[in-house]
Amino acid sequence: MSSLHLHQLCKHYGSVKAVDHVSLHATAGSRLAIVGPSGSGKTTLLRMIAGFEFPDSGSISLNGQTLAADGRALPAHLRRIGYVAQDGALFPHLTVADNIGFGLTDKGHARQQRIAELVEMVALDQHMLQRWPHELSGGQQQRVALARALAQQPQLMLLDEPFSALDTGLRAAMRQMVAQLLGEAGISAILVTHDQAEALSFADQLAVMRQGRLIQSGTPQQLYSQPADETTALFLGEALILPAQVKAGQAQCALGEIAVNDGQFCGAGRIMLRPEQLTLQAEAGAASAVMAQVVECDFGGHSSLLSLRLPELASPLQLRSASWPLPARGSMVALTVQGRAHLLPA
Ligand SMILES: Nc1ncnc2c1ncn2[C@@H]1O[C@H](COP(=O)(O)OP(=O)(O)OP(=O)(O)O)[C@@H](O)[C@H]1O
Repeated sequence: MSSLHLHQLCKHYGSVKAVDHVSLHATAGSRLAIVGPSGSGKTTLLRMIAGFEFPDSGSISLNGQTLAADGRALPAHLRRIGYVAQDGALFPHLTVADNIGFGLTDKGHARQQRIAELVEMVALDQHMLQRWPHELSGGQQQRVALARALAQQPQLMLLDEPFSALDTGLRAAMRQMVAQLLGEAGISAILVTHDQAEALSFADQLAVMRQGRLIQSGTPQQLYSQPADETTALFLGEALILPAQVKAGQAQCALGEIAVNDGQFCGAGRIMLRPEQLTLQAEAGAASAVMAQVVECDFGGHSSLLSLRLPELASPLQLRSASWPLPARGSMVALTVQGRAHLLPA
């Protein structure tokens, strides 16, 4: 199992700081997801780890071996790092078998046996071995790309948005299969994705990038419940952000008095709640409940977007809720908050 260290990595393209002093540690056997908006430097970071790009400064080491430092870098083919790209990047002029076996040094029967093992690992049918890449579906192509990367017995697997071209159901199934497969083989993985839900479900470590910089890293649960700032909060999911007066670990806000996760701060601040922390009922119930009027209700299947007017807020609060039956427009509902609010930095 391998452990990856990135130290103060920088990469410029002309005046663009694609990666700006990024330091990150991924523990052995972990699944790290790197998320961030388009152009935030995710792919550049991955390509430097793979050895397809070289850092301007900083260092990369894997399992105690230096891959890049002080202007010197180990060539990609000596790194034992697998790379699966968005489109699979299969060789179109080679069959599935030859794509998978491309980097194998085994010959004859041993080669065929290894290819058959790899095909089984990625749950493809053996009868597909003689097909051409264009005769496969998107999901099958990604399985071949994964098998080709696994053939090298990598210490680390880099996944650059490998599921993004697949439809939603297949995407989730592929993600689970890849996570399980890599876990069983003890291979660490780094997934780059735009999709926060994918990152939260795949990863045991999450890193958020913006404008080339690492904004925050930690477990998915930590980042979801305690984001470093408002942009990160909204990037990782829906959030209610409210002004509040905070004192002694309690926030006074439009939803009443709520415990916050910071006992030290005192003064005017902003707090964040995730929608699932709010319970909505037709009647007042708990003493801590705050009454709100339903201004709009946008039906959305398993959850709906409610617009709620609260006496202390100038504009309505937007809340996604799975409550059933849906409250009627104009009706009053009682809101109660579960758990603590997160105090956002000033
Ligand atoms: N080869 C290159 N030449 C010049 N600029 C580049 C090159 N590769 C990346 N960049 C720039 O570096 C920045 C980071 O790009 P990068 O592809 O790493 O971002 P990303 O987060 O992976 O984006 P996306 O999610 O859209 O793939 C962008 O401003 C991009 O335009």
